[in-house]
Amino acid sequence: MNLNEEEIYSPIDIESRYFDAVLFDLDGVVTQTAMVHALSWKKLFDQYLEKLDKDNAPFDISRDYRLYVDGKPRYEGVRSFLESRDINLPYGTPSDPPGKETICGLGNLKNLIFQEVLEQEGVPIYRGAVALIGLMKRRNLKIGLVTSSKNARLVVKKAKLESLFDYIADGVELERLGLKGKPHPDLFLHAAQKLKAPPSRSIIFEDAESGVEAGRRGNFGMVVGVDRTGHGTALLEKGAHVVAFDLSRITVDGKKPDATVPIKDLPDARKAIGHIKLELLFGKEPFVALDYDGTLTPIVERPELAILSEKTRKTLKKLKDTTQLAIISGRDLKDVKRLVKVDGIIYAGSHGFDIESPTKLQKTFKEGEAFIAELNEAEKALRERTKGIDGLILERKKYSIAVHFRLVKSEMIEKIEKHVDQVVKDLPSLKKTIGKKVFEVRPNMDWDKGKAIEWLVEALGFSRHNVLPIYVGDDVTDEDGFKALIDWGIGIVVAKGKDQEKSAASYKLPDTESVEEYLKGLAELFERRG
Ligand SMILES: O=P(O)(O)OC[C@H]1O[C@H](O[C@H]2O[C@H](CO)[C@@H](O)[C@H](O)[C@H]2O)[C@H](O)[C@@H](O)[C@@H]1O
Repeated sequence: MNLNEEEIYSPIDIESRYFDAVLFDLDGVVTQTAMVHALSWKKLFDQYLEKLDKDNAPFDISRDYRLYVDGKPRYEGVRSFLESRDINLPYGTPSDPPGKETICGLGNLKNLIFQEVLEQEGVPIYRGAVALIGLMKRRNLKIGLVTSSKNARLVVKKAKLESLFDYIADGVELERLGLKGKPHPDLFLHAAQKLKAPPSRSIIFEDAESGVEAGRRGNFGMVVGVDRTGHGTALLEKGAHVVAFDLSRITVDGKKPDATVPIKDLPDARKAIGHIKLELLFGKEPFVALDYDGTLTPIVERPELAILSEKTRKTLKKLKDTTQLAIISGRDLKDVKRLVKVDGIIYAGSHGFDIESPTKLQKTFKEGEAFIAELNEAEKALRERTKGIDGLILERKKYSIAVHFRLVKSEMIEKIEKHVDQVVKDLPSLKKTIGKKVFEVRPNMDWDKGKAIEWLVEALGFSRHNVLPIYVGDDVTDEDGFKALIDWGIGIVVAKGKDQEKSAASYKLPDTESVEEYLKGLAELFERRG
């Protein structure tokens, strides 16, 4: 099959009236433990292969993991990979000591390694998957967890996800009942029966080809292939009805899952370093995108006073030598370039409507041009309407207009908003958005900082599976950037997060000084990678 991204990832809406239960695989679907497993398999096989013969090719995470071990019961994984290298070991018994030269002995060692890595790295979850499960539960669907992993209960507990599942069918259950593992459908059928759901009224979410095959063999009503690594076509070939890369984009009865969480509950971004290292180990290229105001410089009373410190500039220069770097700001392109003053990086102004790069991007973004005449009209109307309002600052950017009210008396704000609302009502090709003490008038099209990041990834020649985008921002418009990165990249919100304010970011940093320090750390990490 030769399919483009749009053909692989079609929009998915689940109509709950046709289903009773949804069965989720764990590793790589609900928890980001697929990486931990892959790393453990690599450690196991590399040390074993080297012991056999120094010239043996090491375990290839991107190929061998997917072909021989992904989704299979542990001992079956050992057997399958060794067989691919023409190595035949006796099966042994499950009580073999870890490391004994049997299938079971090596499998037991892999488990020890896995638990060590888990302890070091923790259990990151796929926020989109958890949000989707929450929505499904509210639509009265029963949720099952179906995995060959014998560590499932430990992982679920460590990730604090126990309350999510109505039934768990794991590797221990598989062995106890003497069932066949994936690609056989036995464990899925068993879970569906426990949830009192006929297979035809059950949905499966699987990232492993063997799991998708099991779903089709069991005649399940819907098999959703979850593509976290770029093997969407293979999942379709194995029989997935549809493929998704971000489960928070799936709707249930037309409703979107809410993948935001209170900022106060977000972990500090310094905890993401282990995660970033693992992704780099998987061969991903980092791509760092940064907001300007409130992220690189503290919020100040007037826009022209937000000056970048020499220290941060130096850090940005260091960072751009180690990775692709973009500044994505609500400011005008010229303004943000002048303020940042670092050559050789990408700048996106007007919330991503105006993009400029030092190297030739593979595409150009010109859609904003069509709105210039209306923006001119809106600017004129806003100037007339707000004339004489003390403290109001009207900032015209090429593709947007900011109406700042930070220095305006609070009783005037409602009046200013009414003026802005009237202007966008008169010019429906424009819309109002809100930022920190600012109303903005922007083109009324489905384009924002998140879309700009996705566009840049493609225009830079990456695919969503070989790049790790990291986006740092502090404002409402930065939430679009975080949403685009859910279950894909790393979103970092700059906020203290004392109250219930929610964000789609996965990590937080308290202030602009910590952002500078963090970026310096990233530059050092990327530099060491070579
Ligand atoms: O996307 P950003 O780079 O964060 O730009 C968002 C807006 O930032 C500026 O306004 C904000 O920062 C000012 C200086 O600290 C502050 O006075 C104002 O209240 C904030 O809203 C900028 O002036 C706007 O054009 C940007 O849209």
